[in-house]
Amino acid sequence: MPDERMRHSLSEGAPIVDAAPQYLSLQPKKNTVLVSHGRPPWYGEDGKRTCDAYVVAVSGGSGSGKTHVARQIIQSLGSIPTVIILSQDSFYKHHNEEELALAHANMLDFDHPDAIDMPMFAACLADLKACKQSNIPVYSFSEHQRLEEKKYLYGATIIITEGIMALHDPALRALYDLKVFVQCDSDLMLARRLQRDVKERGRSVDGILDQYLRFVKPSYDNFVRPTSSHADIIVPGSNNAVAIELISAHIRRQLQERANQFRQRLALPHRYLNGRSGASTLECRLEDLDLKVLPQTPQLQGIYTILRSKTTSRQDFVFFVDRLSTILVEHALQYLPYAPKTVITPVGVESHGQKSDAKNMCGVSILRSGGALERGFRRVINDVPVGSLLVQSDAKTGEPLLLHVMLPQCVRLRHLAEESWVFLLDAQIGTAAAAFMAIRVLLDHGVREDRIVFVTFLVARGGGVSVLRRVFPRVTIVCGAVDDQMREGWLEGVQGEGNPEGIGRKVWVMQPGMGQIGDRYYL
Ligand SMILES: Nc1ncnc2c1ncn2[C@@H]1O[C@H](COP(=O)(O)OP(=O)(O)O)[C@@H](O)[C@H]1O
Ligand SMILES: O=c1ccn([C@@H]2O[C@H](COP(=O)(O)O)[C@@H](O)[C@H]2O)c(=O)[nH]1
Repeated sequence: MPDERMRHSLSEGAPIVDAAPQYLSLQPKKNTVLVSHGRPPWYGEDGKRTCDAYVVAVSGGSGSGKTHVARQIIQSLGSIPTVIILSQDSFYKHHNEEELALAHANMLDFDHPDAIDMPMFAACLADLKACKQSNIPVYSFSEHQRLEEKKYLYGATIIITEGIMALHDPALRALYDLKVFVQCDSDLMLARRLQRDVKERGRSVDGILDQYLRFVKPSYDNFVRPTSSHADIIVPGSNNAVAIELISAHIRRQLQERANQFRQRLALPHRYLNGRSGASTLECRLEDLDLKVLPQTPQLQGIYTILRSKTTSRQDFVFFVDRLSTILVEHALQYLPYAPKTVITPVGVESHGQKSDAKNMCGVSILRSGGALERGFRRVINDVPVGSLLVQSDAKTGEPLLLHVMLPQCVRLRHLAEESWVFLLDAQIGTAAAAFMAIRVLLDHGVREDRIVFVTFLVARGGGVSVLRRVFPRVTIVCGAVDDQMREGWLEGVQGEGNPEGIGRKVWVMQPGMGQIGDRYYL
């Protein structure tokens, strides 16, 4: 089970509003990633994407109830990993001064297919369908204008897209798995539109009626209603419980079929390991793993001895973890590109040195134990942005689940991500399931594999690192020590807010290991 406490605190305290997922509620917001229980792997053991997001298009006239239907489908689906309602309204074009004046006089036609930036809509939807991030435009209905800001979206298993022209464009239709048209009487649509536009879009009744007669109704007859012929299912705009149930049953079946098809190839943690029955074996040679291991100096061994000891106090543990993190990050920095640089010293002499060429450096910690490396990371790299990913394993299936994505700006924006150097921080690579998922997330965003530097205290040689290496050979892995084995063991639960009964769980543990580093660092 995901850590309830973590889930709670993250949903409340997320500083970057548009990057934070919203947990499923009765009134899910549009253009936000809605999370119920986390996203299982969307890739196979070869690291390649195994399935696209499932895309449902909902079209119909303005006020027919498209948004309502999208929400009803989500509620009827119940527990689904992650879903986005992507609104076509966000893709209204940017308007110049002249067009704005017309818009405010209700003289601009927003109901013609040309009013919407279809290529941009198709490109954003194609990215989301292919499990990549998208930065979609934000549109203000009261200002009739596209705003400067963009909204970051990533990680949906299901995308429900809705808009009056959702079925108009053939390029868009090609992206849909299911096409729905909401059919509604014109008088009901007008009544709903009047109420909504006065309440939510800052409009006057006269203006709404003016616009309706001039543009909305003719356009519905000419452009919107004819697209119903492309729909797989026509849903009534009211009293539609049966239709919604049919749609959600169909989607559930489709998702189940995909899951069955791909489960064999899913990257389950135990499938990474060489041994299948309780303990892993040492089939791979250390040199084949191409790990960048810190030189094993006596003082480094001294730090590990303190950290491995079960009698080390929490205060000492935190101190030595912070110290070790700075050493590791310093070591990791040598794998960045450097170029010669000459400076003049205070005594007026030239000194020939080096300067890092790496652009957009940032850190991403894999919560919770990766957070233990953050302080050291920030000490070594000045003013560096640090994001996080929350990956936890499902108690029933053992699958890693992606619960939360909070990435720095230089990763969220694709054109920056392609140039960025990202330090992935996690306390250890054991089964490698979390590392695998975190690397996949960065690649989805366009980060180059050879610009990912994974920094960790411990790697289990008999663990999943050999698979990780085979699949992502260009990722640099920097670690302080390599442990020989992993064993399936019982982890005593720590009683606390998230675990009031102190229930333990079965986990793969490193041997000799350092125990649960996150618990020892934070509790
Ligand atoms: N089946 C329905 N039953 C009751 N009210 C509905 C129904 N469908 C839509 N509405 C209401 O009508 C208004 C417009 O619906 P909305 O879904 O925003 O339309 P659209 O997205 O098609 O423009 C909203 O206030 C919504 O609550
Ligand atoms: O600036 C704008 C942009 C659009 N509209 C009207 O909105 C509807 C589409 O939105 P629904 O949520 O599907 O109702 C469309 O009919 C446009 O006329 C607007 O008034 N101002």
